[in-house]
Amino acid sequence: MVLEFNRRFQGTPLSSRLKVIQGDVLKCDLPYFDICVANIPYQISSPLTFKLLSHRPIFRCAVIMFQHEFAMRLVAKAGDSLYCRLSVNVQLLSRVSHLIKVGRNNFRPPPKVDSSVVRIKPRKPLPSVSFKEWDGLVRLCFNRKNKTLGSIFKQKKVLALLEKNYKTMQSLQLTSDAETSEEKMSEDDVALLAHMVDDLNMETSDEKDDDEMEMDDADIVGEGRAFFKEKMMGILQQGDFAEKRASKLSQVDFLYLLSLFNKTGIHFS
Ligand SMILES: C[S@@+](CC[C@H](N)C(=O)[O-])C[C@H]1O[C@@H](n2cnc3c(N)ncnc32)[C@H](O)[C@@H]1O
Repeated sequence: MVLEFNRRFQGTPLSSRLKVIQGDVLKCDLPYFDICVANIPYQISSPLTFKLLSHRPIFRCAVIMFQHEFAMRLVAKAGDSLYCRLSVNVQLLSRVSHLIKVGRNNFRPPPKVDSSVVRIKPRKPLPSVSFKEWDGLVRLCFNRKNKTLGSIFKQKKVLALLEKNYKTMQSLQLTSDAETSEEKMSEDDVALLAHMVDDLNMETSDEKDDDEMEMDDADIVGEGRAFFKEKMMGILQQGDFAEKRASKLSQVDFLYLLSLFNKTGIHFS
């Protein structure tokens, strides 16, 4: 259920200023709002956060109660143990502050988890970046957030994927103008967020046990692949990123890294 409180009709009875919208907040079209105050069911924390951040015109401020651990991920900074893809993505689009912890014993009966109230203020203007590109890079880096970027970008699957993207982009022969316009974050682009966040909710895992392995020279098929690997390593070294880990990189670091890749024709979407 969504309650819309309209300030334009100040002085009129509360009942005529309140509109009740009954339905699933994730499915309904939200009305214009500038402030959102919500005590939400915690299982929709991530999709609701990104739905709000993709709503236009963008709101001024949201004050929302989340499960404590989710809230700590939202506000985590580079270097904090809870810093993750959720932190980076939400903080790309907004400034998030932890307001107050609400312990479980404040409720009767006490729930199983603690809560926290968080303030979210969207950044204005939004950073000029394609969110698909951004999330592609961040997703790769946080798949193994404590590994160095040098070792992440030497993995077979990663190299193969990026080389494929690179060749596709080359074959499309995009002009530099077209590339520039693609890098801007459009409203549609942000709206994609709502569909990209299912796995962001309470992600905790760092190490995945899939079969991704670093590519050694024996794996390199032909000179083209070796050349591409050199190109990748050159970009990482140029920005002094090869020995750094995602868990320690700020939004500014990721934006810089993405710009280095994009300038060299390497794309993540
Ligand atoms: C934590 S309770 C808060 C209730 C009330 N707002 C309060 O502060 O006391 C969350 C409420 O959201 C409702 N809810 C659950 N999923 C929802 C959804 N997808 N869309 C809208 N409301 C939902 C639940 O029925 C529940 O009443």
